[in-house]
Amino acid sequence: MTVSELFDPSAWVVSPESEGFADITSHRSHDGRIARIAFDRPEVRNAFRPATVDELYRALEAARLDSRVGVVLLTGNGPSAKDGGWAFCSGGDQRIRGRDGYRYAEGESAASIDPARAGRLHILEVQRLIRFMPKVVIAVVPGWAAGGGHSLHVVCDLTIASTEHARFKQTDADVGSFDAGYGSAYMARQTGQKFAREVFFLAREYSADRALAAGAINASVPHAELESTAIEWAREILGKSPTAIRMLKYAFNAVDDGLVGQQLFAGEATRLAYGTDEAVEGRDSFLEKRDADWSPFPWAF
Ligand SMILES: CC(C)(COP(=O)(O)OP(=O)(O)OC[C@H]1O[C@@H](n2cnc3c(N)ncnc32)[C@H](O)[C@@H]1OP(=O)(O)O)[C@@H](O)C(=O)NCCC(=O)NCCSC(=O)CCC(=O)c1ccccc1C(=O)O
Repeated sequence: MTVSELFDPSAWVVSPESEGFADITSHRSHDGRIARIAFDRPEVRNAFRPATVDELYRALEAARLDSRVGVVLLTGNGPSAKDGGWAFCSGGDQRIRGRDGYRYAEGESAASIDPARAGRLHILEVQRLIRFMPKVVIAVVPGWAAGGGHSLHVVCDLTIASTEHARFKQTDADVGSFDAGYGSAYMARQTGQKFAREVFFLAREYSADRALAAGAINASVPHAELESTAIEWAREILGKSPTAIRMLKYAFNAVDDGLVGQQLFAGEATRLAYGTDEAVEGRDSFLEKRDADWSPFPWAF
């Protein structure tokens, strides 16, 4: 079965954690260094329901914990068999939205919602996982990025979009929703306040080229070359020092992420410091119940 018209089966193997996934697909490059995770509900423009978000979280967490993986490509499979439309993701599935969030349902309609299970808005946990994982996450946008799908592209480290089919539209205010975190405030950091406010307040449609001109994405490329370009970018990033990329990601994040951003950056700095003879002397002096000898270590400037 074809995963997606843009998917090159010779480039990927199925990820071990994806057993039983119904709403997304998850693959690894043959050398295990690139993860490709894709929404797989093209008939609803890759809208997510709670089960989709559960699977997405599991796939991203598996990529985070896999020390071979340095780059994650997040995309949407397509096109829709119904009408040929392409999508990255159209946000929360509005058919199963309840008063307390998005509801678990057996089928795909409001009638099949399970009233015993509380509604969820855990796409925000996915946003944090993308933001905080020490690996580069690239949004590969073959079609619509709308609502919560638009927010996901915003929170990714980089965005590459199809010139022909990618469309950006922040519909939150049309449907009584609002991503008041990364989706809006962080977008304003990327593009400036005026454009971000226009995107949210007017909910208009933007092409890849318009988004590129606004600084909202990194590249607009021919549709047929979208995934191969993403793989090229990933390979280029994989040629860099993993520690440097990790520290840079946390440095870029820190200014907007407050104490959590500082904590992540500082945690990595502490890990680096543990590798020095100075830190080893601190540990050993404690274990050997003696005063530490700091004399070999200068007060460097
Ligand atoms: C994406 C569109 C602009 C595409 O338009 P078009 O190409 O004309 O296609 P359509 O004919 O409209 O759609 C084809 C088919 O798909 C169904 N569909 C599309 N999107 C959804 C959806 N989100 N939910 C359910 N179904 C969807 C559509 O009904 C059609 O079905 P048929 O049976 O064939 O008729 C356009 O489709 C569109 O505007 N879609 C809705 C976009 C939207 O408003 N999304 C929800 C925004 S709110 C949100 O995403 C959740 C909130 C959230 O996650 C959040 C909450 C709090 C803080 C942060 C966040 C966060 O954003 O992360």
